[in-house]
Amino acid sequence: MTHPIRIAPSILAANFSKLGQEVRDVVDAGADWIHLDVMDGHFVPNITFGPDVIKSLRSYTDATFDCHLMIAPADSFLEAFAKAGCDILTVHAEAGPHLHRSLQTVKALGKKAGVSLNPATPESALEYVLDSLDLILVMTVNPGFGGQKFISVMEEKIRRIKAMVGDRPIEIEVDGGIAPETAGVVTGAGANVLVAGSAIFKGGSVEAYRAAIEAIRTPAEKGR
Ligand SMILES: O=C(CO)[C@H](O)[C@H](O)COP(=O)(O)O
Repeated sequence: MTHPIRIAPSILAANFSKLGQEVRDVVDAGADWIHLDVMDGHFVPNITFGPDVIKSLRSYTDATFDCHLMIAPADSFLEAFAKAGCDILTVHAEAGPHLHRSLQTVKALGKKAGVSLNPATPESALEYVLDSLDLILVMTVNPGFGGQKFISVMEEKIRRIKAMVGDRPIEIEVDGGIAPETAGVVTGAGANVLVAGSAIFKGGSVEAYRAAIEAIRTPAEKGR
């Protein structure tokens, strides 16, 4: 199944003092989804924001809220993120303790379910949950911080995951070091959702964000 290319700006790189306006501006600039990086200072060495902040952003746009939970364990917080207005809830395979149970909980909450893999985690971790998935998020940097360099061996991992997915209607998302130079590489390997933070949130205006999104979308489309 071929999904459209989607550009999902990560608000990790936005101006936190005016997040609502940043979300509105980047959607006006052509963003398809808003990527929300939730970090707990335990699963990853950084802390960002939780469901209350997401709830406060919900009124700024109808765009899909794509929530990447870098928290462990995630299960006791899934309902709060669902109620905050997230449309997709992605948990990490490494966060434990029961990945299959986490995905069933997300589905029972009426949300789309995703699994993310850290760079060192093999794609075999997905094998027995594939039929519960709407999205697979391949981390192309180690999670925790924006502005890192794309780990090039992840191209092969995306390719293998694309082959595993086969005809299933699962979206393949990539996150970390996505920029005009890497966009065609990841879509050529099979990804269709491109998260980008530092490559988009620069310039501070709708016009600058539009140019940055197009600078990623054009090679992404060509790379397919
Ligand atoms: O999840 C993340 C870090 O854990 C960020 O979304 C990711 O790194 C995007 O940032 P950049 O585009 O600046 O690399």
